Amino acid sequence: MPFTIAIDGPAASGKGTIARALAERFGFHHLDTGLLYRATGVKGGDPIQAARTLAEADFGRKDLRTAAAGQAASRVAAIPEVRQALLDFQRGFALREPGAVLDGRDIGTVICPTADVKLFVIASDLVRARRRAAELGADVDAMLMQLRERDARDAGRADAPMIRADDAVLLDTSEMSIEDAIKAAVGAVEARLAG
Ligand SMILES: Nc1ncnc2c1ncn2[C@@H]1O[C@H](COP(=O)(O)OP(=O)(O)OP(=O)(O)O)[C@@H](O)[C@H]1O
Ligand SMILES: Nc1ccn([C@@H]2O[C@H](COP(=O)(O)O)[C@@H](O)[C@H]2O)c(=O)n1
Repeated sequence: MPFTIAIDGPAASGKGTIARALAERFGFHHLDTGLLYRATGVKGGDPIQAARTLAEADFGRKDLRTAAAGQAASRVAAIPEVRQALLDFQRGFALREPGAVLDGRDIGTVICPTADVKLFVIASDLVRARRRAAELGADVDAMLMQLRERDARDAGRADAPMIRADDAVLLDTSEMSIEDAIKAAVGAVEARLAG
C-alpha cells in the first residue's frame, strides 16, 4: 500500500513548502491541489466545464500563482460540481507508489480521509500576509485582506470546507523558520513510519 501524507491549512501557511520538502525527503510524489482550482479559476467560461476539461496546457500558464488566480480559485472551489470533477484525479494521485504528499484544503477530510499522516499547517494572518507579500512583491495590507477573504470563503463553503481533521497534527509555523517547520513535519512522518 502506498504511504499518503495529507497537508491542509489556510492560504500561505507553508503547506506547499513543507509538502515539497517531505516529498523530496521520502521519495514521494507531490500534488499541489490548489493548482487544480487555480487553473480552473483562470480558464474562464463555465467553471464546471473548465474543471472537467483541464489539460496539460492549463498548468503552463504564467499567472497561476498570482493573487488574482488565488481569488478566482477560491470562488470556483465553492461549486460542488467543480470539486466533484477534480476528485478522481486527486484520489488516483494519492495511490501512487511508493507514496504521495497532497496539499490543499480538504485532503485530510475528503480526498484522503485515511491518510497515514495528516498535518494542518497554520500561521498568524499577519505572518502569512507578510510572507506572501514578500513572495509576490505585493503590499502587506492588501495581501492581509485578500488572504482573510479567501480563508473565510474556503472555511465557510458548504461542500468540503477547509477544516482540521480530528486526527491531523496541528503545526503552527508563525514563529518557525522554514527549516524548523520541515523538521517538525519530518518528525511526524518518521513517528508514523516507526510505529
Ligand atoms: N516557516 C516559514 N518561515 C518563513 N517563510 C515561510 C515559511 N513557510 C513558508 N514560507 C514562505 O511563505 C510563502 C508561502 O508558503 P507556501 O507557498 O508554502 O504556502 P502555502 O500554504 O502552500 O500557500 P497556498 O495556500 O497559496 O498554496 C512562501 O514564500 C514560502 O517560502
Ligand atoms: N484541496 C483544495 C485546494 C485548493 N482549494 C481552493 O483553491 C484555492 C487556491 O489554493 P492554494 O492552495 O493554491 O492557495 C484555495 O483558496 C481554495 O479555495 C480547495 O478548495 N481545495
